[in-house]
Amino acid sequence: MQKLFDEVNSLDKRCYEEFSLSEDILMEHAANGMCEYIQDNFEDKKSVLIVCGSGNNGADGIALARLLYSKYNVSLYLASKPKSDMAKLQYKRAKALGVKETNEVFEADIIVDSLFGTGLNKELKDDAIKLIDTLNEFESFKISCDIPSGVNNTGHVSTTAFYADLTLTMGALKTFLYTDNAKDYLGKVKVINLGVQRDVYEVNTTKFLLQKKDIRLPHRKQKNSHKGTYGHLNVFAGCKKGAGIIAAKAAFGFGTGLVSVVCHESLDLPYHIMQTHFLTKNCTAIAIGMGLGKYETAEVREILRNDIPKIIDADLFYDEIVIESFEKDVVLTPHPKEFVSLLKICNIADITIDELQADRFFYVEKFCKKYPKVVLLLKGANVIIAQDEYIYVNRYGSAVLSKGGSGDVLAGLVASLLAQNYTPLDAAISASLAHTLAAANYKKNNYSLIPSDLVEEVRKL
Ligand SMILES: NC(=O)C1=CN([C@@H]2O[C@H](COP(=O)(O)OP(=O)(O)OC[C@H]3O[C@@H](n4cnc5c(N)ncnc54)[C@H](OP(=O)(O)O)[C@@H]3O)[C@@H](O)[C@H]2O)[C@@H](O)CC1
Ligand SMILES: [K+]
Repeated sequence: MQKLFDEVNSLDKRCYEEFSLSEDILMEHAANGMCEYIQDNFEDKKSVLIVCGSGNNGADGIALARLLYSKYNVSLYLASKPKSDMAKLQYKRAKALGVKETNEVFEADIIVDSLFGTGLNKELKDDAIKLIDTLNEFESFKISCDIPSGVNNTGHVSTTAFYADLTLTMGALKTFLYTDNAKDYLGKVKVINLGVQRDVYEVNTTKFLLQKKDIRLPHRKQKNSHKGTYGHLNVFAGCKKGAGIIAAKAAFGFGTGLVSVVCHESLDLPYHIMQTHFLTKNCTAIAIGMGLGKYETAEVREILRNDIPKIIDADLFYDEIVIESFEKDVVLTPHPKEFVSLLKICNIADITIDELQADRFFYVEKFCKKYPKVVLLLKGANVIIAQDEYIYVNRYGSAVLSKGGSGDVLAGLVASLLAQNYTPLDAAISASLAHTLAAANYKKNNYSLIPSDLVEEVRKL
């Protein structure tokens, strides 16, 4: 996993104060990192349009123009006059060299967006919106310096933002790059070192970006084993039985030794999934909430209060009875609408889905502060998994999963790992990665996936 930071100003400051690196040195590395990327990936003489704002993000771009000068066909477009000291200095240096300026943007081979970085502190004005929209129309290869311009330092996109193919971000990864709203603008993300190696620049954090290698699949190491070794999951079917059955099938495919669906009515289940009317004696994990519909409160309360690790989903996020499980080993997997309801019944916030989406990290942190034992998995384009003060972001989510039934598969995967004795946090992380990586491996197209395809892909991981 990689470290995430809510802000990097304090890390820059540490470079000045502790390592005696000046702002000029840091900026030279920022520009040189971008220059190296272009040199490694594009032939000499390609046209490069660098669009600069008035602050230090613009200054990075002007410094890049100087570094590329003579090897590439560089044009500098200044959207506003250099204002920061570094922007003025970089401009003086570039001018002394004879770097070409242009008054109009055009479709160059490469466009570098150096309009706004971490200093975007107000809504974009009309001229900036028009400029960004024009750049977005071009077919050029688009690179954002530090952050796609228009994405602010909470990850919010107001009117528009630059659609980058690649974001070369300075020093370290920022948390706000991984909001759902920013996802479409980033392209690939690479970190550029600022005069010291990244691990030196970075300090301790409680926020992390998950990588593919962080998945821990339930491979069986023990040769002397039987089905009971790998747990017995009980899935509560509820009124809308399909949801529970999808979860049960997913859980079985992900390694749980025994899976039973708990239902008072008789069900048509595949032969390898069992049916029970009540909780089984040897149950090692419970999945409840998906398709639950109407239920017997006393029965559900008793289940929520027991000590068996559980995953709770869907309908239970609309009933304050769910709070009874919050001191136990539990994973909650709400989508945004369900999380909004959860925040309300927990007296944390009364907000709309849009308000949540604009500030996902903030509300996740608020929830986890109140209920530090709970593992919360907030679904979204970038899944947030959190417990206490620790936050893990899974950025592999894709539109392939935007389908009914995907959530039930995820619930089944989490439940499967809980049944196999993973901690709630490890179960949530590995199940979420398996869910998104399996979807990414589905190659037919990005619209036709059904839950059984997803389970099939999970089985091939
Ligand atoms: N510190 C370091 O060591 C290093 C920093 N580095 C680089 O510095 C970047 C941060 O630079 P920064 O702080 O100068 O902010 P930046 O993003 O250029 O924007 C500020 C300018 O934009 C203006 N402005 C803001 N909003 C606006 C709006 N809506 N519409 C119009 N104007 C608006 C704002 O105006 P003002 O608020 O003054 O009115 C100000 O003039 C960072 O992202 C990284 O690339 C790297 O080189 C590594 C070393
Ligand atoms: K930018």
